[in-house]
This record gives sequence, structure tokens and C-alpha cells, in this order.
Amino acid sequence: MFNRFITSPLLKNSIKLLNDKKQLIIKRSYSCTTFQNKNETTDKITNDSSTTKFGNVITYPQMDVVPKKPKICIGLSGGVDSTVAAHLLKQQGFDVTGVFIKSWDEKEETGYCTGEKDFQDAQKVAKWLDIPLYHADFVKDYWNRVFVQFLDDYRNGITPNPDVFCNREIKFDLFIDFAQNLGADYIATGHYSNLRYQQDGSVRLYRGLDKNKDQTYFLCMTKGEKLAKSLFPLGNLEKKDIINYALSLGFNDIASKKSSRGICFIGKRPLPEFLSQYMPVEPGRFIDISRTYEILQQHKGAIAYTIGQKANIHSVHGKYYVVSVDYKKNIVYVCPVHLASHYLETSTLTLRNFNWINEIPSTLKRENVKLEARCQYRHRADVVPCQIEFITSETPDVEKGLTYKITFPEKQKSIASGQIVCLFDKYSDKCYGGGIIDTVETNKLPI
Ligand SMILES: Nc1ncnc2c1ncn2[C@@H]1O[C@H](COP(=O)(O)OP(=O)(O)OP(=O)(O)O)[C@@H](O)[C@H]1O
Repeated sequence: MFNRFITSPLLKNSIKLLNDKKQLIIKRSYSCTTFQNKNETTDKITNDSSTTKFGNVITYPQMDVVPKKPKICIGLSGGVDSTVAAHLLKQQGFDVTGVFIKSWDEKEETGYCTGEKDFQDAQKVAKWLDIPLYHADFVKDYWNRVFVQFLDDYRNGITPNPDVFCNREIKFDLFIDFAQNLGADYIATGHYSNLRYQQDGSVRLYRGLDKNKDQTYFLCMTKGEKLAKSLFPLGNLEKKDIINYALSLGFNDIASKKSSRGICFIGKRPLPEFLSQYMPVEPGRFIDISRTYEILQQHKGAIAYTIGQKANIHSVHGKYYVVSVDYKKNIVYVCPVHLASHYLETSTLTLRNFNWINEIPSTLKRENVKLEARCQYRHRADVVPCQIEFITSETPDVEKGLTYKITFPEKQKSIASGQIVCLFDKYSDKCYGGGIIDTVETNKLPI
């Protein structure tokens, strides 16, 4: 359906409210088009000398071959990002429908889920934008496809990332099916990431312009073919501009909301309290590995600790860090800060279930070849140089899928199995995909 990729002169009016300087440095690399009447578009470009200078603000596949204006279902959370994204799409002439996703049952609630209020906000936004709003109930699916795995990971002593799997299983799978049933050509979300559409119809994922808000890390396990049905209208915009823009539209209360909690919100709760509803979480021992296994004090439950975390221990010896957790025995091993680096540093790890986003670099298809790349192993962590190589296996493990070894030229700290590693091109913001950390090689602990 898409025979080349193009950029669009996004939303003149809204852009004028944004940062002019920033727009000037964005180069236009492809011809501009919109879904408006052709003459109208040409007039706009020639009448406004700055229009061509911000041609790259949003990219989406060329759809001149589509006879009607493409229909887009946007995930409307009642938060500021999806509100502005929906407004931008609407202004651009798309046929926009909002969908609010419910993923958590109030019966399971302990006071942290703002789902009802978020839905009311989404209704307010949809009314103001004059777009239809649907309510998608994915409570059961979220439970079965994200939450069960999340609990299992904790039981098995690994650090899960439910937000990454919520994207893969719910927003970029079930939501796409839901949207297609409504007759949509694409879904859109307010994620701060970019998609570039290739001649063959596939996409490549790139980091968002706003590096502080970039959400590519959470998207790296999402399937490439699903991303090809998605649009990210905010990828080339900055959060501060989105907030100012929402304020200028009069959405003061929505602009001042923290972030949506109706979905993927588990991580925003106090973890031990939350987990204790689903599995036994009991107090246990903090053991100092540097002082011949001295028991320091009680912790709230090993499940709440992860490697590299500061342990909240009051001691004359200063701060302590978690270096290992035995979830089965409910013991948290710690060491004082001066030894922490020694036990927490690593230069090698292995990845399982690697998800390539539509492209495997050709060098990696050969055995014993290392690819120079960069990676991020925690949201908001720096993107650091690394090498990746294929792990040859005589008998590939069906459960582990594609496995790779990552080597860091400079040692990295506090990496735990279960965390997601997002892999980037060495030179650009292109995200190749991501994998789950299987093993981490550190100095042997005296345990
Ligand atoms: N409950 C929901 N219903 C529909 N879409 C959602 C919902 N929650 C999130 N989304 C979609 O996923 C995008 C990213 O959500 P996330 O919670 O990671 O970021 P956010 O900054 O809180 O976004 P927002 O400001 O739009 O709430 C949102 O912009 C929205 O398009």
C-alpha cells in the first residue's frame, strides 16, 4: 500500500505556537503532501515561507493511493499527550476516532488507579474535538497476557517490565485489532518516538526528538508489523511544547495531570504493598556479604528489591547496596558502598527472546561476527556503546527464542536479569529492537 515514505507539513497553526527556532533547523527531505485538497495544500505551502522548514515534524506513510481520508483510531487516555496528538491529527484532516482502553478492574483496586477519572477526561476531550469515543475493555487480556507474566517473573526472581509488554500485547496488538474492526487504517498514540516508513511498507523505529521524554525503550519489544500500522504524531515535538500547546487550547487541568494511570500503571504503586495482594510478601533478613554475613536488619520482603538498588539500611558503616536477592529464601544480600562497584559491575550479558524490528543487520547473520552498536538497559539510562554477537546454539531453545551476547567496552553497573535491553544503531537514533536480559556476568559473590 505504501510505495515511498514522505513527510508532512504538520499543522501550520499549531506549529506557530511551538518553538520557531527548533523548526528552522529541521530539514525537509521529501516532498510534502497532506490529505487535504491538493490546491489548498499548495496554496498553504507557497503562502507561508516557513511551512517547508518544518516538513519533518511528523512522518507517516504516503496514502495517496488510498481513495478516502485514512481513518485513525487514537488511544485517548485523558492525558495531555494523547489529547494534543488527537488534536494535531484532526487538524491535519484525518478522520479521527478516540478509544479509551480499560486494562485494570476497579475490583482489584487499592486506590491508585485513576481509570474512571481518566475516562471522564477522555470523554471531555473527545467532545471538545468533536470525535467519537469508544471504550475498549481489555481487563481480562491485560491480566492474562501481561499481569500473570509479571507475577511469575517476580516469583522467579527476575525484574519484570510490564510497560514494555503492555505495549506489545495490548496497545500494539489488541488495540490494533479493535481499531481495524472499527474500520481504521492506522492507530495513533501519544508516544514520544518516531517511525519511518520504507518503500516495502515496513517501518523503522527511531528515538523521539525530546530525549528527556523519549519512549522508544518501551517500544523495542513491539512487533515491527504492528508498528507499521501505527502513527506517533508527537515524535518530533518536545513535551514542554505539548504542555504549552494544551494550555493554549484551554486544557489547563489535563495539561497539569502527571501522566495517565489507566493502563500500565503497576510500577507507579508501592510495590511490596501491591504485590502482597497476589503472593506472600514477608519481612526477611538483609545480609552484609562484606562483614562475614552479618544480619543487619529486617527488610519488607525480598520481592521488593532489585540488584543495584540502595538498601534502606541505617548503619554506622554508611550506605548499602543490594548485590543479590534470594527470592526463595527471602534474603537480600547487600554490601557497603565502597565495595558495591566491584560486585555490581559487568561487561557482559546475554539476551533472550530478541525482537528485531523488521531488520537484522546483515553482519549479525554471520557467526563469530560482532556488530558495533549502542544500547539502553533501563528507561532514562544513557545510551551506551556495546557490541552484539549471535550466540550459536546447536539446539536452539524454543522458549528463549533468538539469543545474543552483549559486551560493553566500558563496564556498566546494576544490571539485573529480566530487564529489557533496547538496541540502537551505532551512529543514528535507529532502534533495531530489544531483548530480555537472561544472564549477567559479574564478579563472583562470596555467597
Ligand atoms: N487508558 C488508555 N486508553 C487509551 N490509550 C492510552 C491509555 N493509556 C495510554 N494510552 C496511549 O498510550 C500513549 C502512551 O501512554 P503512556 O501512559 O506511556 O504516556 P503518557 O505520557 O501518560 O500519555 P498521556 O499524556 O497521553 O496519558 C498515550 O499517549 C495514549 O495514546
